Amino acid sequence: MAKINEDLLKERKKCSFNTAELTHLLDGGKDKTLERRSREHFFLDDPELRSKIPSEYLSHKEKYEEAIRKSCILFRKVQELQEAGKGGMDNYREILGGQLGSAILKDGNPITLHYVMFIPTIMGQGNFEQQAEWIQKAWTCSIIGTYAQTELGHGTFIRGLETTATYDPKTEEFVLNSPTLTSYKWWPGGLGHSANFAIVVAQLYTQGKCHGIHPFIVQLRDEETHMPMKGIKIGEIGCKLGMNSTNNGYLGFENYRIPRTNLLMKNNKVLPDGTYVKSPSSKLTYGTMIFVRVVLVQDCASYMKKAVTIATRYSAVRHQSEMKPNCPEPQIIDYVTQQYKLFPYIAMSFAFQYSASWLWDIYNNVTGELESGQLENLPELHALACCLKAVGTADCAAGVETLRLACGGHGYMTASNLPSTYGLATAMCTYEGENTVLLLQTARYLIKIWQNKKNIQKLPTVRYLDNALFNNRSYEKSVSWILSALQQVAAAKIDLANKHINDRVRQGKAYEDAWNETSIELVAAADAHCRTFLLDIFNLTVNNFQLISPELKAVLTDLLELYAVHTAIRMTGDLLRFTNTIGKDVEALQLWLEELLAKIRPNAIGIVDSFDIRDEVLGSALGAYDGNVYERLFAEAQKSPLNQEPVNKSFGLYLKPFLKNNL
Ligand SMILES: CCCCCCCCCCCCCCCCCC(=O)SCCNC(=O)CCNC(=O)[C@H](O)C(C)(C)COP(=O)(O)OP(=O)(O)OC[C@H]1O[C@@H](n2cnc3c(N)ncnc32)[C@H](O)[C@@H]1OP(=O)(O)O
Ligand SMILES: Cc1cc2nc3c(=O)[nH]c(=O)nc-3n(C[C@H](O)[C@H](O)[C@H](O)COP(=O)(O)OP(=O)(O)OC[C@H]3O[C@@H](n4cnc5c(N)ncnc54)[C@H](O)[C@@H]3O)c2cc1C
Repeated sequence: MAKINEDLLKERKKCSFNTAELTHLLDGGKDKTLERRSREHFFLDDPELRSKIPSEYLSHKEKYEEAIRKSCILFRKVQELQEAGKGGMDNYREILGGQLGSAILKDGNPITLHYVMFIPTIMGQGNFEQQAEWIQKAWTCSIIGTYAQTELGHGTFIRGLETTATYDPKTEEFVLNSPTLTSYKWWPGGLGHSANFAIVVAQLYTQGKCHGIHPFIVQLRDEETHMPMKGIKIGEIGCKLGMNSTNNGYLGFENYRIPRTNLLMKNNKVLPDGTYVKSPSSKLTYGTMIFVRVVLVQDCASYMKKAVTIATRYSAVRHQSEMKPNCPEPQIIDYVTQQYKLFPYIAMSFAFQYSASWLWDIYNNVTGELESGQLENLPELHALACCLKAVGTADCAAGVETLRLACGGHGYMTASNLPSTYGLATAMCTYEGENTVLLLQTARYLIKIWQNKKNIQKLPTVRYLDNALFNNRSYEKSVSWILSALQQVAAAKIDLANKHINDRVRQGKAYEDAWNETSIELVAAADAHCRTFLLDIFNLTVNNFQLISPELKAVLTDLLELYAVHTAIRMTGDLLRFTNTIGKDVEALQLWLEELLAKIRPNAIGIVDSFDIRDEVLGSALGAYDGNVYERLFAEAQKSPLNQEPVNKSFGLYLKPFLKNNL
């Protein structure tokens, strides 16, 4: 093993708690840690899954080809694990999520959508016969699917999609058409050249009537030759800010026929004669989107942990400037401004992990209820998934960017792996529901609840709104005070937005116009509501830990307090405006923040070490466990194709004649 950097050695000695204990706690137990490590070994130590050349130096086409090569090996290996009964769904979660997956395929996986949306849609929207027909083929990868919903003209407003599926009772088929350029499907991952099937979301017409959007299983390419089917126009959409190997595609239809039974009919049906049978809720068709929003919150925690590990280790190794005259240059982690860039994101990754796991449980409960026809908890789940996805991805992207800046110039190198992590994180802000739009969905729910609080005590995520407006507690240095103040802020913002909508309606405006004019406040209200949830869950989780050592409990309490204080300080204006917080209290919060940064400082490296992220997963010259930053940066530079020859041919072609002309 390479020699460990001296600074990191010292940092590790300072740590006040047992890092293995925290690793096990985060994984859900020692067994889970061992299982994860063995899975990591299984994938990361396979030479077939390594790239000879860093992906940044490949052409667009080569990137895609390499991604397909690796994806096939990756999923074959997952199948091997499944067949051996090892790991279960965790294998898929880790490969598709923010850690293992992004280590092996830095720029995204072109087959992700098959597992994350194609199969879940068939499972959630297909009836018994359809599941029997398609699930086995999909699980064994006899077919590869994607999820084609978004069009060139519409991503958010899915009721406005233009692709049509018109039922023809004579042949018992649907005829698919893309009547306009804007009706072309645009964006689906893997659609360009990877998938041969897709769930296509289209407007269903039968007996001369449109019944709105529905999901259909559609074959796109010949299963043998992979040529596009007749009537299908398909291709890739081109280069993007990041995720350049996910093969996002476009798709158009020209009188393309599919059997009636390819309409997913668990919820809505079309009978052979063309009769339309409606489901109890039109929103059941949106189920896959909820599922993905829920799993994305876990990804936020993963990306944040990765970025914060890189930046924190680098900050311990990097020395810069003079803090005091004639003293050695300090580690940059000793600058308090640097601590302020790092430690809140360490704390945030815990907050997101804990909320993601609550959301996952709520999701499973509610989907279980949906199976038995109970729909009453769906709106609360939808509202919570929307705001957690929006706040989580926004904080994650902003956090990764802050952490990149915290690494100075070297953070700008792709070898730091922070730029591509940012590419992955910022994409999450847009896909699976653009963040502002999702916050407005949560606001819609909150306003409804505010207007009718009758059953509010039965709704765990919003019941605090019943009396939060009157919390008015005087400042105390406690998480419980911050939580109560944030709840008051959220309630006050919802109340005010509601009042402004009503005022505008009273002035004669249509409700929709009043809503739009109030929408900045509505978004802020949903954001505040979400932040109270995140803090509440973090607080509950830490307080519920019974069997952990006092040393670890102390560290987790520091992180919880830092998360709370950091959130409160970011919302200073709101606290002053909506609670009885005064200037002196803000000063006290600031001092508390500085005290917490100092308390966390000796444990910072220990905490990020506890995330137990292998070097291959970090993929960063700045963040490796040994801290040999400069050696690794130098070694990475040697991989540049330009460094493979002392003189590049452009010298003879352009530079030399140019230099001569200037003589
Ligand atoms: C196998 C293991 C796998 C593990 C994986 C782990 C790793 C994960 C890795 C992740 C990688 C992911 C890659 C994914 C790539 C991105 C894919 C996409 O973007 S795909 C494309 C994603 N595209 C998008 O996300 C599009 C975003 N747009 C939309 O979702 C919708 O059009 C809308 C919600 C904005 C409006 O819809 P509209 O119809 O106009 O609705 P209105 O506003 O008029 O409200 C009417 C009523 O409906 C209600 N309601 C609404 N939604 C839901 C719901 N879901 N439910 C329930 N209810 C819902 C609403 O509350 C309201 O109720 P009420 O007040 O009347 O009672
Ligand atoms: C990397 C990536 C992968 C993707 N993968 C897939 C995929 O696999 N399958 C698929 O079907 N789609 C996919 N998408 C598409 C994605 O789901 C959409 O881009 C997303 O839903 C946003 O829709 P839009 O692009 O139409 O944005 P728009 O809705 O046009 O948003 C543009 C702006 O308008 C604002 N806006 C829109 N509506 C409202 C409103 N009602 N109120 C206030 N403001 C509004 C938004 O806030 C935003 O600021 C992917 C996108 C990306 C970036």
